[in-house]
Amino acid sequence: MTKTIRTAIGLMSGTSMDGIDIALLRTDGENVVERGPSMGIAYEQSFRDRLKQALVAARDLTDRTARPGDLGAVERNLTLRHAVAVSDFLYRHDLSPGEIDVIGFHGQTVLHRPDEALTVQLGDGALLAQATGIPVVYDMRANDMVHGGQGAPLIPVYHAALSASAGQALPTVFVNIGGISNLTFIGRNGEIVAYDSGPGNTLIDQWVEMHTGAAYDQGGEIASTGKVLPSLADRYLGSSFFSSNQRRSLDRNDFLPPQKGEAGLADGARTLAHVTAAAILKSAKHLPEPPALYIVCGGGRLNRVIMQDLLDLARVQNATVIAAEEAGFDGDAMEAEAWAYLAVRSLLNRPLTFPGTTGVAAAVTGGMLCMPEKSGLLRPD
Ligand SMILES: Nc1ncnc2c1ncn2[C@@H]1O[C@H](COP(=O)(O)OP(=O)(O)OP(=O)(O)O)[C@@H](O)[C@H]1O
Ligand SMILES: CC(=O)N[C@H]1[C@@H]2OC[C@@H](O2)[C@@H](O)[C@@H]1O[C@H](C)C(=O)O
Repeated sequence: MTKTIRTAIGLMSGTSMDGIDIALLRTDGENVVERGPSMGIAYEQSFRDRLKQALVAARDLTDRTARPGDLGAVERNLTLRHAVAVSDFLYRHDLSPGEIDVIGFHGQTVLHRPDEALTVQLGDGALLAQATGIPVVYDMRANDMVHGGQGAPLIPVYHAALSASAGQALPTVFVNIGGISNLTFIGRNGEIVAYDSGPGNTLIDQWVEMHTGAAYDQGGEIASTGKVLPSLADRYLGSSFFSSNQRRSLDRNDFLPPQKGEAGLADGARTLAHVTAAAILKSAKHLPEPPALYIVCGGGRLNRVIMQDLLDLARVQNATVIAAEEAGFDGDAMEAEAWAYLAVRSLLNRPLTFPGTTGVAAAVTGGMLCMPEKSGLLRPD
């Protein structure tokens, strides 16, 4: 029997808070994965600042549905920005809302406390469904936590489908270097072991922004002129996170950037790039077997210093490091593709997370479905 192929759009606003990634995917929710077009829409600085304020406002939340202060307005604005992104994307690719079966909407994580089973994503699924006229699946982390999981990472099941659809040799390992980095190992029998591996770009971004106002270290240019400060690097790499077998997921604020006076701009950027690479290799020690190949996606693969350090550190372990594109994938669109894939799986009531990914007691599905009652494009204030 042939399975139904659905057309889905995935929307990701990640921990870097740099913008919205959007991608089209056609999938049966299993191993049929046909990647479509994608695009990124950057937030302007003032909205990034507003999101950073939202992190502060969310810090003391104990109820994941509460939206004190500016949080409600930010959530509405963020959601309508996603609606505009969908509208622009459809227009650009000559698609109509009726051709899209579902949108997978991540929203913006503003708080993640796995130890307290608390994760908060800003993003109003009902509003997005109303604004786009397309069914929306959102809030995909919560059900995992209800069942004892850490609510992240969710992308591994998509990595496995992508790998299977590409006929990759197993085992294989994906590394996502976003704001936080995470690792997915897919074993010979398709078994998945995955977890967050440490700080990705978030420390470098904050460090560079505090010194220069720039959002990130483009290409690793700043880092390339600095030197690694061993004591600073050791402070991060000595974190108990790396030796814990319990902790699988991280909050953006679990690792904080150095104080401004602790290093010069270039040495700080160089050290933090090294920390990003070394953290991945350190966390990889918890995988079932040493990887022979790391496939790197996420914005961190565009930082040449991170990539060179990863290559050098992996070489010592006889492993190779390649960017997602070298394996035929799209390193910028992968998370958005994953949210499209997860939305289809959610519609099918298929598991999103597994004991080997989030530590959930048994594989569970997740996500809330919102059907559009009436359509009509709303715009952010
Ligand atoms: N050309 C570039 N050179 C260096 N770094 C870059 C470049 N482009 C993007 N980045 C880095 O990648 C980050 C964005 O990466 P990405 O979009 O994968 O993260 P995210 O999805 O927000 O995070 P997460 O995966 O943690 O949710 C930027 O904040 C920046 O640090
Ligand atoms: C709580 C949350 O939003 N976590 C993100 C974050 O960014 C990277 C890493 O930490 C990962 O655990 C997760 O996102 C990816 C896309 C995931 O869930 O697979």
